[in-house]
Amino acid sequence: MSSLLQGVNLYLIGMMGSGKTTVGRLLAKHLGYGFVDTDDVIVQVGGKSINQLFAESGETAFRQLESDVLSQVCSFTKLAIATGGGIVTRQENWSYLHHGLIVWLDAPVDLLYRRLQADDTRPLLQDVDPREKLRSLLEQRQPLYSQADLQITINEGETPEQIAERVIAAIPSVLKTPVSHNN
Ligand SMILES: Nc1ncnc2c1ncn2[C@@H]1O[C@H](COP(=O)(O)OP(=O)(O)OP(=O)(O)O)[C@@H](O)[C@H]1O
Ligand SMILES: O=C(O)C1=C[C@@H](O)[C@@H](O)[C@H](O)C1
Ligand SMILES: [Mg+2]
Repeated sequence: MSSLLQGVNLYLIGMMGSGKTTVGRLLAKHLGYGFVDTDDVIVQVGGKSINQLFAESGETAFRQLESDVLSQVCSFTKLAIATGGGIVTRQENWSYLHHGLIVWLDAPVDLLYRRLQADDTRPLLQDVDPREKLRSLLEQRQPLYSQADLQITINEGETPEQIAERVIAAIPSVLKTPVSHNN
């Protein structure tokens, strides 16, 4: 599979809690790829947690950092890249994402909510009604996530390993086959 991919990067997109970080790490291992998580890079570069960055500098500054990190990362090859849930909201990010194969982990709101209920590291969920916040974010972003090359529906009870295997099995269906020129 990694030879079929010819070093093309995999970009995982989807809502917070959909499993981009967890599944991305496994995909990298299976493909013999490096793994990068844009949220982790932002935290390392900024020297602050995502909560702190949102609180002290605001979401717009966070989004600028996110675009800067993505623009750097896409100059490398052989990477599985877990992105932040909101990376799809900036038009300029799509020009970077399209350097590689874009995989949308499409998980239902109830599952996202259950996974993130006890997690206070996502600033956008510090809301009176986090479930409703997830629902409205997904509604706004669905048309953007739909622009992915590959949509992987996340089923309740499926392990990260099973999901990674499904992604790998689906990749050949979206790889452009080389055109042979005989004359
Ligand atoms: N298939 C799975 N089954 C059970 N739990 C899972 C699965 N995939 C991920 N999780 C758990 O759900 C939580 C969210 O997963 P993860 O951090 O990978 O999501 P994410 O898409 O990277 O979110 P974010 O956009 O906020 O970075 C974690 O606690 C993770 O362990
Ligand atoms: O969905 C979002 O907008 C976010 C998801 C996370 O990955 C982080 O990038 C941050 O918490 C914002
Ligand atoms: Mg993540």
